[in-house]
Amino acid sequence: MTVSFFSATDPKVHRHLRSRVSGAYSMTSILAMETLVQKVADECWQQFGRFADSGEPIPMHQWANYFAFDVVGQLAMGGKLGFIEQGRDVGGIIGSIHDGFYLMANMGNVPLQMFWFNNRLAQWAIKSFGGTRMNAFSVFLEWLEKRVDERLNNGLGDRRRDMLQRFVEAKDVRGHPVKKGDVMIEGVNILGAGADTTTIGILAILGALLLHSEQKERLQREIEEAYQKLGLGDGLEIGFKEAEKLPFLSAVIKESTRLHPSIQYQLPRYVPKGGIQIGPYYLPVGTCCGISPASMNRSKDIFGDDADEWRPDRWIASSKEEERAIKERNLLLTTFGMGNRSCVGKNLATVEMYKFTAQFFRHFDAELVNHEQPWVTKTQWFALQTKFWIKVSRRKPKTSEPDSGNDSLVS
Ligand code: HEM
Repeated sequence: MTVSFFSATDPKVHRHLRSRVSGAYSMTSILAMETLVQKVADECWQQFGRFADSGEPIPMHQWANYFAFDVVGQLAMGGKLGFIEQGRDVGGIIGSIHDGFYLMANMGNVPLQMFWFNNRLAQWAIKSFGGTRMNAFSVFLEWLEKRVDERLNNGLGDRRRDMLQRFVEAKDVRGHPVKKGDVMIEGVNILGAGADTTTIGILAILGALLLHSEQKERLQREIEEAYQKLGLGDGLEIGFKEAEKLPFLSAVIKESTRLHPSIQYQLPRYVPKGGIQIGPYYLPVGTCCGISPASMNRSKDIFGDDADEWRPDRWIASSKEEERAIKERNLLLTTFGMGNRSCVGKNLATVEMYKFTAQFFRHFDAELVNHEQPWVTKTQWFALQTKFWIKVSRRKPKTSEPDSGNDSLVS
């Protein structure tokens, strides 16, 4: 496979590689595929309904992961991977990605880094003696290759234009069609960068709400009202465009992901020619420096003395002056990074988090299984929550018929 924009360090190469696929990540493109996201969500609610009926607790750290991985599969791999349908890590793909991050995060501290694994001898040993767990990623790559071959040979057919199609249609620097390896690297990129990160966001939101039941009920009232106003009866779900208009939902999402950003290690950059002055510090050319979204998002200078508290109302303005202050704070929020390497998948993640939260709390009530230790966070670049168990029960929200506005004429 070729180089990906995720790992490209040359700014020119990065710009080219990112710009040729950035259209696939635009909000317009994501919203054109919203029904594919909804399909995954519908399947998820069905499965959660079964948990509610049996009273069995849900390992949300796994199910939120299944949701995010299936969405990425639907949008970027030409079909869901089947995690939700089967309720398990199909083919050990998720496990192998987690193992990969564990390995990379640790090898980053070892001299020669990944050389110890990326040489022929090590690769041969892994293939020969590594067992299914070590080879799960190869199994996934073979699966991905088949999907890409299928699309390259058979075209889109009667399918909706998805991200995979956009990756297939991208051009190289000389304007020639990209090769299979280029298409595959985009799939790997999106799977590595786009599923666990969104999972963490969803769990951060659920966790904060389940620890603050009054605020959870406030959110449920807001969601319920929206469903009623929009006349959404059985089987009709709120779409992203409607959900993003809900002020408390928006505040909850922003605040929860502020306190628990998916990526918490430093985002490293090399200082360019000429060096750089940052406050009182001069950093010469080539210095590797970075900032952690977790520290930036909890800065008291930016968010005030209660920066460590979960307080969604900090994002709801009650005056013009507050509105201005919120806009400024928003610019300094580092959850999705900053600058030209900031998150290309922000739109997709945002759509997923809004839809998941609004629809989940519309259908279900939930409580944490263990209030003393609701979850355990394991950080290996991504700060993934584990042991996050909840119990759900079905809600019976009032549904209303769409307001026809002509009742009096009928009588
Ligand atoms: C809540 C969810 C997410 C969060 C918090 C998040 C966060 C971030 C952050 C902080 C960066 C910047 C890294 C840096 O500056 O070095 C980043 C980059 C990136 N993200 Fe996300 N991300 C999320 C979801 C996604 C999704 C859904 C995708 C793909 C569909 C994605 C794909 C990427 C890629 C490819 C990059 C590299 C961009 C580049 O180097 O130009 N992310 N993300």
